[in-house]
Amino acid sequence: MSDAAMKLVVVGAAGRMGQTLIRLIDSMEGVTLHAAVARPGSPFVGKDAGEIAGLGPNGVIIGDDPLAAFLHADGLLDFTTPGTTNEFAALAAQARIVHVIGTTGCSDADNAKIAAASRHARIVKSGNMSLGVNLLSVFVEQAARALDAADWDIEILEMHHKRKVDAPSGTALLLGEAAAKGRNIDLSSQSVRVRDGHTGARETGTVGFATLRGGSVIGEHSVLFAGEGEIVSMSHSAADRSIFARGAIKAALWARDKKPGFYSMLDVLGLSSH
Ligand SMILES: NC(=O)C1=CN([C@@H]2O[C@H](COP(=O)(O)OP(=O)(O)OC[C@H]3O[C@@H](n4cnc5c(N)ncnc54)[C@H](OP(=O)(O)O)[C@@H]3O)[C@@H](O)[C@H]2O)C=CC1
Ligand SMILES: O=C(O)C1=N[C@H](C(=O)O)C[C@H](O)C1
Repeated sequence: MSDAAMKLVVVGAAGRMGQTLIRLIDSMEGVTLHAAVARPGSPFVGKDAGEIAGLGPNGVIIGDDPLAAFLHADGLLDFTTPGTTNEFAALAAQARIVHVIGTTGCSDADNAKIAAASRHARIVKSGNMSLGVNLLSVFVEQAARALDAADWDIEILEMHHKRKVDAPSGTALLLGEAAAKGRNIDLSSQSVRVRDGHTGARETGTVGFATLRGGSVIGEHSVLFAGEGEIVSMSHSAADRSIFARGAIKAALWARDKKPGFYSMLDVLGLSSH
C-alpha cells in the first residue's frame, strides 16, 4: 500500500456531513482533502471549503465538476442524495477510485446501479458508518436468532432531526436486515413500516418500524424484542456526526488496497460473519 496520504474528495461539501468530513480530514494523519464538490448552481460553488466547514481558509475551492475532481483522487466520500450517488458511482468506477457511500434512502434500482459500478470501483456502502451501530447490528442478529419469533416481537424505533428526508432511516433498515438475518426471513416481505387506523392485531414474525422526526436529533435507534411480560431493548445514541465521518474515512483507507467490489462497514470493521 502507498505511504502517501490518501487524496479524498468530499462531495456534498457544504452539507451537514460534508462539513463534518472536511473538518475531520483536516485533523487526521494519512488523508488529505483533494477536492470538494457541491451541486451545480449551489451558492457554495467557488467558496473555500475550509471556510465553509468553519476551519478557516484551506485553499480547496468548492467546484461543481465531479469527474474533474475524481481524476487524480484516490477516493470519494459521498453523503448526498440517491440520484447523485448513482451518478457518482458510475464516475468513480470510470476513475477507478474508492467510493464510500453513506447516502440513505436508495431504492432497489439505485442499489442495482451502485452494485453494477462495483465491478470496477471499490465501494463501501452502509446506512450507518459508526462503530457502535455496526456492533449493535451484530448483537441484534444474535438476539433475533436466540429469541423465538412466536414469542418475541421485533420493533425498531428511530428519531432524527426535522430536516431528514428519508424514512425509515438507513440505520433502522440496517438493523432490520440484521434481525431478519438472525430470523432467516426476508425483511422486505415481513416488515411493517407504517401503522394507521384499524390495523388489526400484530402479525407474528413481522418486524415493525416507527419513525420520529424533530429538532436537531443526530440519530437515536432502539431495537425492542417484546415478549410476554418482558422487553429486551438495545439502543444506540449518536451525539456527534464525527462518528459517521470517522467511520467513512476508516472505510476509505481500508478499501484503498482492496479489489473492486461491494463492501459493508462490517467488512471494514472485521465484524462480518461470512
Ligand atoms: N451512513 C451514515 O453513517 C450517514 C448517512 N447520512 C446520510 O447522508 C445523506 C446526507 O446527509 P446530510 O449531510 O445530513 O444532508 P445535507 O442535505 O446536509 O447534505 C447533502 C448535500 O449534498 C449536496 N448535493 C445534492 N446534490 C448534489 C450534487 N449533484 N453534487 C454535489 N452535491 C450535491 C446537497 O447540496 P444542496 O443542499 O445544494 O442540494 C447538500 O449539501 C443522507 O442520505 C443521510 O441520511 C447522514 C449521516 C450519517
Ligand atoms: O440523515 C441523517 O442525519 C442520518 N442518516 C443515517 C440514517 O439514515 O440512518 C445515519 C444517521 O442516523 C444520521
